[in-house]
Amino acid sequence: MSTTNPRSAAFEILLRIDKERSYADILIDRELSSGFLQGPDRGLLTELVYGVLRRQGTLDYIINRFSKQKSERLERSVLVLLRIGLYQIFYLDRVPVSAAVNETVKLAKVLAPRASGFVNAVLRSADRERDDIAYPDKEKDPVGYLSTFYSHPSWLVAGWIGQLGFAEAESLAKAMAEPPPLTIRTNTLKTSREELMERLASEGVQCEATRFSPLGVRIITAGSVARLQSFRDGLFTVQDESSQLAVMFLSPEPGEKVLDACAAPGGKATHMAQLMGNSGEIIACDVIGRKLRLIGENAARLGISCIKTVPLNTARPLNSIKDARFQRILLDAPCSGLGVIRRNPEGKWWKTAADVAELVRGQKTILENLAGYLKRGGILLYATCSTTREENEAVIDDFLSRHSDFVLEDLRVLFPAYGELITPQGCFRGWPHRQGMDGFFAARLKKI
Ligand SMILES: C[S@@+](CC[C@H](N)C(=O)[O-])C[C@H]1O[C@@H](n2cnc3c(N)ncnc32)[C@H](O)[C@@H]1O
Repeated sequence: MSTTNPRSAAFEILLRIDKERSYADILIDRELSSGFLQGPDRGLLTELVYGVLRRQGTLDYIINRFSKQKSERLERSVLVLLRIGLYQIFYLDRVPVSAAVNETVKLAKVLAPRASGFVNAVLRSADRERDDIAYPDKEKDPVGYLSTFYSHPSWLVAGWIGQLGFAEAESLAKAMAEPPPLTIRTNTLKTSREELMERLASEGVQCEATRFSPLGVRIITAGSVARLQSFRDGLFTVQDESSQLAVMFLSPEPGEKVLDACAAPGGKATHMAQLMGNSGEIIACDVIGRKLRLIGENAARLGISCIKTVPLNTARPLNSIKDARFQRILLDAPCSGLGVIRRNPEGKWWKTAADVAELVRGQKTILENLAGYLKRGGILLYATCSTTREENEAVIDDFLSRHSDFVLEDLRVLFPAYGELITPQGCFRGWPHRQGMDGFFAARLKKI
């Protein structure tokens, strides 16, 4: 994009996401690695892009209060400029309101000259009347309130209320609109968590041990961890605490033959390799063959050699795998990602309830197919980073209703120290508003 102006770069990225459904992380990485933005401007770009995407619902609500033309009918470039300006006014304390307005209007004069007066008027009135903006009434319109105040699509919020009740849905909605923590997993093939934390401290990184995962470290200092020598030395990998726990609940052992059915980019495959002491065999498949390269790169950096990658659609018979009988299978299923909308906020605006139903069909097909490749006595862990019941408990209930050769193992019994994370049915559920970790689900199935 070759600009030294972080607001202008954020505008280009947000417009592309809006028009082409591109992914924010890829576009931000590309912009930052072009090297045009320096110092605090790099942080401002990231903050503006993610912040606007997280708060887009609320920002559009505010726009609709102060613009005669509804947000859906505004020219996209004007809408994006207004969102960027309002985000700074309402959510970024470190940018003075005058700077937020002036900089946005300056940008509008170049990018949407005919609308610069309109942009100026909407931003100024929104700031002047910010304390008088009325949101839908909590009691009369709970869905409207949660969706506009915390910026999530109504159908998603309605699902949370149905699942958790209003009070807890409100805590979840609030947590899901905040930036997520940055958590890493110690590579125990090379170091211990204590040694890693000392090493990080020597590199100027403030961090703390995670509460639940024995391998997790939460990074407190801002900034990328990929620049650290400890990262290049393969001492850790970036992975949320909930994903770390899922693999722990599968607990693969040294020497076993394991299938990772949906493996790219390899976060969980490399974790399994650690638990297996880099022995045995992990067959890591992904339907998108080019993504398998990422697993290879991660494994090489972490010093792992027991993973074999195979491009494969695991919803179909695994004919291309020789001797396809496994002691453990991980099905980290393709899902809606509605548990990780803090990280990928653009996704929540694209997805619909119909997409969830379509994903469920795929999840059931893959699970059904894999069941035949597990040895008797073997364990299959079904996991998603979704909060919906449909993609989680309902998939497991449906599977068990047709498979008397499988039982659901109660994780409270197997991992009593983790009771707080386990549902009454015995499955793992992590929640941003309860434990600060990503929304995640895992069920441990045993073939009898
Ligand atoms: C949730 S991600 C996996 C994340 C990975 N387990 C990790 O921890 O890094 C789901 C993956 O499943 C892959 N996938 C989707 N459908 C598939 C199928 N039918 N067969 C194999 N892989 C599939 C996607 O390409 C995607 O990489």
